[in-house]
Amino acid sequence: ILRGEETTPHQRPYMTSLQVAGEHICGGFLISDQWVLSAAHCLEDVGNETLQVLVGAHSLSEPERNKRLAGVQELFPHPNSSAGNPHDDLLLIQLKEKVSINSDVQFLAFQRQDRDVPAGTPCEVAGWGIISNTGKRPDKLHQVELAVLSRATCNTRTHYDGAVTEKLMCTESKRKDSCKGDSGGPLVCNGVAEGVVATGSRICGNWKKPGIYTRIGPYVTWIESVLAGAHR
Ligand SMILES: CC(C)CC(=O)Nc1cccc(-c2cccc(CN)c2)c1
Repeated sequence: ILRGEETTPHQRPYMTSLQVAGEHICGGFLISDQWVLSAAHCLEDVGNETLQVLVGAHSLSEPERNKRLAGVQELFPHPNSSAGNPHDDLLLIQLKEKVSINSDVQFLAFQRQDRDVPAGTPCEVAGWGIISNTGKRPDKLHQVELAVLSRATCNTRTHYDGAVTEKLMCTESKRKDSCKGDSGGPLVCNGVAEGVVATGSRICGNWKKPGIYTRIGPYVTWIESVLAGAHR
């Protein structure tokens, strides 16, 4: 998160840190007590090492009352997701056990209607991604408020030149922006998850490269089918 602020501890109890060998690689968020929504691209950093999901955390390093490292039962990347392509960049993670819900561990509702968030709407994104373009990694959760940018503006030649489909949405990125390590986290507008941080351009904080987010509305059928079809 560039040019945001440290979150008040445990005020975003749905936030998860996807970890490999104890290292934060991506964001994600609880959509139920056994399921996390994140970005498929996050698996590119995993290889055959064990992925774990940290819930109930504010600090990545300090002991905290309701902090738990959950194991992964099964991974469901969107079937049309693939390396290098920004489309369908979603990942559902089934946890080995149901996490106990408490003041620091809650799930977040996601938008079920396939309807664009109006341009200008203030939304928030949080994560343990880098907080400077020199790659400084925070120990504590950070957040930033970003306004939704119209798809028309986001698709101009200077921006993404038509690459932003109706299944993606953009936010302004002038100085404040999501960045490396924030992928998979939720874009929260009016208390509801409307999008999931996608990598888009690897440039952060430059107004010409707005933040790109996978809209959740268009994927509700897929999400429901995975949650219904999986066992255990
Ligand atoms: C100078 C460094 C910051 C270059 C770099 O490593 N960028 C990088 C790498 C991977 C993902 C991302 C990334 C993720 C989520 C959102 C965004 C942009 N809103 C970028 C950005």
